[in-house]
This record gives sequence, C-alpha cells and structure tokens, in this order.
Amino acid sequence: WRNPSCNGKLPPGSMGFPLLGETLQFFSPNTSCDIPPFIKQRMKRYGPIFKTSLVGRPVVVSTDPDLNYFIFQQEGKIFQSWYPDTFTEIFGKQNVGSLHGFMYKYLKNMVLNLFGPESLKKMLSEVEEAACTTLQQLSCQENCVELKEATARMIFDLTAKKLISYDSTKSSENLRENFVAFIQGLISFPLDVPGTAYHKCLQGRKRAMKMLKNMLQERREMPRKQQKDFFDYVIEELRKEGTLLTEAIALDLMFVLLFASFETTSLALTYAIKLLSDNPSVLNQLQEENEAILKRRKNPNSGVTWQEYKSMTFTFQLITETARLANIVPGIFRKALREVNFKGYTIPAGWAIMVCPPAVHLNPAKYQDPLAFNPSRWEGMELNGATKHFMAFGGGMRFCVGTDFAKVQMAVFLHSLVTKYRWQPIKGGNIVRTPGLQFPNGFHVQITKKDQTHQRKHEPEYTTTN
Ligand code: HEM
Repeated sequence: WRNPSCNGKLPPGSMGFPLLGETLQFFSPNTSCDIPPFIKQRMKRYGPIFKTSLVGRPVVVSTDPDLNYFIFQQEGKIFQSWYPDTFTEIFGKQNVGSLHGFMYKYLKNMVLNLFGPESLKKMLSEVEEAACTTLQQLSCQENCVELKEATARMIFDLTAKKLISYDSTKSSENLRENFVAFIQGLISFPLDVPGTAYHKCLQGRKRAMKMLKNMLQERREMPRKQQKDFFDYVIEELRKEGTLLTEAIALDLMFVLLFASFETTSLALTYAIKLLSDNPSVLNQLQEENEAILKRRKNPNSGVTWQEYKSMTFTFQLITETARLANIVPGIFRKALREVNFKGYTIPAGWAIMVCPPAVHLNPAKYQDPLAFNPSRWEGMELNGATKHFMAFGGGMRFCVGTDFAKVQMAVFLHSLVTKYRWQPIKGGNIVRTPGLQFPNGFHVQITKKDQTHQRKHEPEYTTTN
C-alpha cells in the first residue's frame, strides 16, 4: 500500500496505514476558519498536488488551480463524478451525482426546469413570504432562537412544497427529521453501527425513502389535473412510452434535492448572519443597499420584484464572500477514467481525485487577507459561474444546479432581516469542521422587529458569549 504501482511518477504524499490510510487525520475535527490543517500541513510538505489514502481508496488531492480547472473541463471524458461509498449508500446508487452521459443530462434538465431562473422569477414572492413568516415567528419568541435550525426548517418546507407539495403543518409524519446529521454522515467514516453519524444517515434515508415512495404511490393513484409540483412532472414522465426515468431514479433525485437544498443553504445563511454580527461595517453597507431599495419602491406594500432582486449588487457580493469563507463543500470528488499526466505527475486510471475548494478560496496569493470578511473584494467582478479561484458551487458541467435558488433564498431572507429586524447574538456561533461545516452549539440570536426595539419594556440583557 505504501508504494502503489504507477507507470510514471506519483505525486508525493503518504498512504498512511494499510486500509485506514490517512482517514482518521482527514476526519479529525478542527475549529479553523483557514485551510483545513490536514490539507495545509501536506501542502507545505508536498506542494499543491499530493497523494493520500481515504476510506480505503488511493486519492490525489488537488489544491492546484490549473489541475482543478482541467478536472472540471474534462468531466465525462478523462474524469468522472465519483463520491465515496458513504455517499452512494446514503443518496442511492442512481442519484444525480452518480449518473453520467445522457441520463445525467436528462435529469439535470428536469431539475433546471424547476430551479432555473425562469421558475425562480415566479417563485420570488413565495420565497419572500416564507422569509417574512419565519422572521415574524422568530421575533415573537420570548427566548432566543437557534438560527441554523430555523432557516433549515424554512428552506426545507419551501423546497418540499415545490417538489412534492409537502406541508409540514398538515403532515402527520415529519419528513425533515430524517435528514438530521446528514452533513456529518456524508463525508464520514463508513461505520454502520448505532451511535455513528453514518448509521443515523442510513436510518434516516430508509425512513425518508419510505415516506417519499408512499407519497408517490398515493399521487399515482390519484393524479391531479393541473401540473403543480415536481411529483406531477415526474409522474407525467413515468407515463410516457419509452421514458428513461424509473421510479427508483425519480425517488433518488427527490431525496438528493431535498437534502442538497436545505442543508447547504441554511448553513450558508447562518454563517452569513454570524459574519454580519461580527462585522458591523459590512452590516451597515448591506442595510444601506436594502433600505435604498425600499425607498425607491413606489408601492410600499409590494414585495421584492425581480428587477429589485437583480439590483442587490452588494448583497450578491456578500453571498459570494460568505460562500468563499464557509466552504460548505470541503471536497469535490472525481475518478480518473484513464491515466493522466499533469505537471510532471501521473494519476493512475481508477484513482480518486479530491478537488479542495478551501485551499483555493483561502489562498493568500489570490485573496488579500484571505480570512477577512470583505464582500467589497468582489466589486466589479463577474459573480455567476465558477472560476479557477472560486468554486464554492463546483465548476464545469457539474456546476451546482441549485446555485440560483440558494442565492434567491439567501438574498431575500437577508433583505427582510436587515430592513425590518434587528438581532443580537446570544450564544453559540462557534464552528467545527469534520471537515464539513457545523455549528456544534447552534447560533442563538434574539430577533426583534425594528419599530419594536425601543418599545420593549424590559430590554433583555444581551451577552455575546462568542
Ligand atoms: C449554498 C448553497 C449550496 C452550495 C454551497 C452548493 C454546492 C455545490 C457544489 C460544490 C456542487 C458540485 C458537486 C460536484 O461537482 O461534484 C453542487 C452540486 C449540486 N447541487 Fe448544490 N450547492 C448549494 C445549493 C444547492 C441547492 C439549493 C440545490 C437544490 C436545488 C442544490 C443541488 C445540487 C445538485 C443536484 C448537484 C449535483 C449537480 C451535478 O452533479 O451536476 N445545491 N452543489
């Protein structure tokens, strides 16, 4: 295991212990906002491209912008989307990340139909309503509220409504509770015994898939006249003769979309609010931009229009800067379909490759003072799509299909929050990476309506513990 066979020169690095490789070091929790210590130490020792062994597989780790770019551009040709077995066990063998070629394109189009810009334009008022209702409820709480949980609930409900018309207030079963502990379980040691995050994920998947299957079955038995949600669209497709879609693929897709949408976006939103709490001058700028939108509005009771949304320049810079620092996806995995030679190194066919976004996003040679939260660094820059130095939403053909949806939700929530409310951090807000981002103690804040701030008789005594 120490010296794997290779026709050329393997990148430097250690293969760790037999079977275990360097898995334990990779997953060891850290509280750093910087490049994960596992990566940083090895970059120092071996350079930007190095080899290791994770969960029983030889892996080349790439922190090199040119190799990353090459990998994204060669998707489906020299490289192919590949995720550790933990992923396929949890997301299903036919999930969108494991499909390739024609079937993959077919599914991607289906998803873009739902979450692409045209659909989002129509969804804007629904997103705003969800944000306003959530904020209203949170501000009515006497005690402080936990933001990660609250935003996750809001986003899950909105996505589940779009996909399957699921209404958590009317359903007897709680679909979302099956997705808890997923981020920890996805990139984790695949030990399926009670107590591990991986085991919790597998149990959650089983229950959620059973619920989704029942729902799809019920809907098939009682089809609706108007096409309203993604389920209806899927059923329509399943009925077509010669269709590529199967019930199993449709259910796996539903499952991935539910997870991918709420967990990533709620983490990003919570992190944005944490960063804003720590950076009052950035908060001021955000407030100025969003209050100016309200001032320009002719009808004060109307909601955010698409034009207004598109004009939120600073808000988009802030979202991009949050995504750069949050590094919600700490590793993007691929497999080499054939032997690859790059910058003097050989990557043997069949090896896994992990593109490492945090190393790119926190590179001091590219980002001045890389750990500083400075949305203005994006001024005048193109914020759509990926570049060699920004890949929070992936890159190439597999660029995240939910990027626009995530941005709409974040921008609209932040707009409502800073124009109508104030908040005060109470406790939590500290982060841990394993290597996925987590808030182990949540992020507890007290939210008050702006015009009520001065009317409260007993202003709570806020203590910022972090
Ligand atoms: C802040 C929020 C989000 C972040 C940081 C994020 C990040 C990413 C990244 C890095 C990838 C690329 C994975 C790869 O190349 O292997 C990806 C793919 C994907 N994302 Fe997102 N995402 C977010 C929100 C969403 C939302 C809201 C949805 C659902 C609507 C979504 C659905 C997907 C799907 C289905 C893929 C797989 C696409 C493919 O294989 O072509 N994501 N995301």
